[in-house]
Amino acid sequence: MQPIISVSGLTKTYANGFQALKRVDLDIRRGEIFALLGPNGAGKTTLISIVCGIVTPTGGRVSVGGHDIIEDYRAARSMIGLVPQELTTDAFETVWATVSFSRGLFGRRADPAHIEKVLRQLSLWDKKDQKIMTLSGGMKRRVMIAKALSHEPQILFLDEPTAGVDVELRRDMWNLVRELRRGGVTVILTTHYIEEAEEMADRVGVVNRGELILVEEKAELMRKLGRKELVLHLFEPLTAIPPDLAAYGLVLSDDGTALTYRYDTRAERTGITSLLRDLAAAGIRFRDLHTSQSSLEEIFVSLVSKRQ
Ligand SMILES: Nc1ncnc2c1ncn2[C@@H]1O[C@H](COP(=O)(O)OP(=O)(O)OP(=O)(O)O)[C@@H](O)[C@H]1O
Repeated sequence: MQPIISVSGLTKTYANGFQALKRVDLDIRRGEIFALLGPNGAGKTTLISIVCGIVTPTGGRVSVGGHDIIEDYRAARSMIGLVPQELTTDAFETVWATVSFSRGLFGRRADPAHIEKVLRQLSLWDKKDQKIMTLSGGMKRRVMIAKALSHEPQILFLDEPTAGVDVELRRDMWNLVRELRRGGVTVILTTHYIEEAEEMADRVGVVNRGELILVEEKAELMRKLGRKELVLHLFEPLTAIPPDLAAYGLVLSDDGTALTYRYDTRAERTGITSLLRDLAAAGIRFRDLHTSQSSLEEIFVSLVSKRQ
């Protein structure tokens, strides 16, 4: 299937000479939820601003639904809804007028039923006649999302959607994203909240210092880069690890009651079976055991720190 967004060799050098993007290649699949992950200043906003036609690229090409973002700007832009990081709405207009007007900007015929659906989805229906300036920060953010959805875009960009929002809005936003995806909308979100990517994304791209250093299925990323730990809680504390078990690289807790074994989930043999056998042979008994897997956060930190 043709990617819905295709980015190739994209570079951006700002007027002050700062290179914010370095030859980025990225295909976004139709209907996926894609999370762009990266530390502050990595280039995430620059990348999405270029795709949305707000920032001009220095080099490379971007097409949206087959339309070049420069030669065929209007067609490309009309497929996109953008929820920017900052709140930018007309304070004196009502919610209804603001959202309806946004639809008009994209040359779409008025459709009150659609605007009503969007406002209801975002719990804004009872606020539709209120002026934007009377709304709370969270409600204003909902209006930004409603504006972005007013023209029924096939692609929705959410730039740091949950930075500084309360738990309820965050939950509503995630539900909305899932609902949009069910309706076939492609969602691209930037975040530095790893748990957001972990919870939401089908695929994850990691941006660091203007480079896209990795693009991977989320599940695959966690499988490939994740390490697991097996922790054994012992019946009797040990003072030292027996020499016969040295090869396993076990770590003994300070109080001697727990042994930790790290293993690679990709390895053909994890070594667990022989470890348990050798523990039994050494007369070490355990009362409990559990395993834990490294989170996307640990994977991300190790990826980014390797590149510093
Ligand atoms: N107009 C500009 N002129 C010069 N440098 C800029 C301009 N806009 C952004 N930058 C720089 O480009 C880099 C990337 O910024 P960008 O906003 O794309 O990062 P980001 O990954 O979205 O970060 P954040 O999570 O903080 O929003 C930053 O170092 C930023 O200071």
